[in-house]
Amino acid sequence: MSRRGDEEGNRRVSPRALTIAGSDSGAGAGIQADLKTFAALEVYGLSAITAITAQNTRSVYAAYELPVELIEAQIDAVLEDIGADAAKTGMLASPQIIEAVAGRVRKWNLRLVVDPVMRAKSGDALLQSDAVQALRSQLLPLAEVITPNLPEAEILVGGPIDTLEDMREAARRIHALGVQHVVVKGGHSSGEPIDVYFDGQQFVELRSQRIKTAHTHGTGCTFSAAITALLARGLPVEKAVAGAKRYITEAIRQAPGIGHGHGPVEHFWQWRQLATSTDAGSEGLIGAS
Ligand SMILES: Nc1ncnc2c1ncn2[C@@H]1O[C@H](COP(=O)(O)OP(=O)(O)O)[C@@H](O)[C@H]1O
Ligand SMILES: Cc1ncc(COP(=O)(O)OP(=O)(O)O)c(N)n1
Repeated sequence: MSRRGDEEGNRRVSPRALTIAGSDSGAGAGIQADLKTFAALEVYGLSAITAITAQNTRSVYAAYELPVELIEAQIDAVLEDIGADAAKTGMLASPQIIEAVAGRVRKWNLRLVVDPVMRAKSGDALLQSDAVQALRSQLLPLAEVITPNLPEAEILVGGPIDTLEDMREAARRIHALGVQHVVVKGGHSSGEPIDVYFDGQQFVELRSQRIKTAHTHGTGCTFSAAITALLARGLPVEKAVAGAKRYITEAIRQAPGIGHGHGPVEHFWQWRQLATSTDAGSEGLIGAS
């Protein structure tokens, strides 16, 4: 049990989520995007930083991995005191960091969303190539949800993904690695950005219009953070994934247009209206509250 709820008496207890990820100095992706998403979805955000990048909307100029012991200490410090209802991983950089994080996920019995970050949109590597095997064998079997984009899914399954049927087959094969719920994201496809969800039994296609914009920096971080926040709020996985898709679509639509390259998305629009609206008979993301 990773959440300490008993000792809080009558104080308002908000859901809590932990991000274990890298810092993006431009604040469009990484820890910064995750914490903004948690805050926008009214979840108290905790962080354990794995690496520090010097990054903006154009490029990653430098990256420095933090010592494994410091990453473990950050996770232990926040969980032994505050607790988390759900956690996510982003940039993990090396096999050593993956091994340490897997150990802490087991120690604290965390509900885990894995965003298997490998490269930034600028093309810069954020994961060492020899870390993919550690990701497959050590972290994926602990994951409740994984959210690879198309290039990441191709690396995980070792082959090209060109069609919706290929996305379904990739989801099946990643599920077979031990992940409970797989979302293969379609942002890198040429047509509509269709994400394919698979829970081991059924497939769901999450569809949206493609928004014509250069400002998609941090979309994967924001999407996986929104899933984590909605899980922390108590939504079942399929609803959390569907809610996150609505959240990221609107966040891209409202992007503020910052910087000279791929700018960040917008987190602080009126999500609550979307969350509680009853379009097409649904209950909204979280139901009225
Ligand atoms: N131009 C776009 N319009 C609408 N949705 C998009 C667009 N680009 C990406 N998405 C959505 O954003 C989420 C992140 O996708 P993707 O860009 O593939 O991830 P990553 O940032 O990890 O490369 C997915 O839900 C995807 O469908
Ligand atoms: C520190 C850091 N972590 C992750 C990313 C990648 O973010 P993601 O949302 O997967 O994709 P892009 O923003 O690169 O399109 C990053 N850039 N930096």
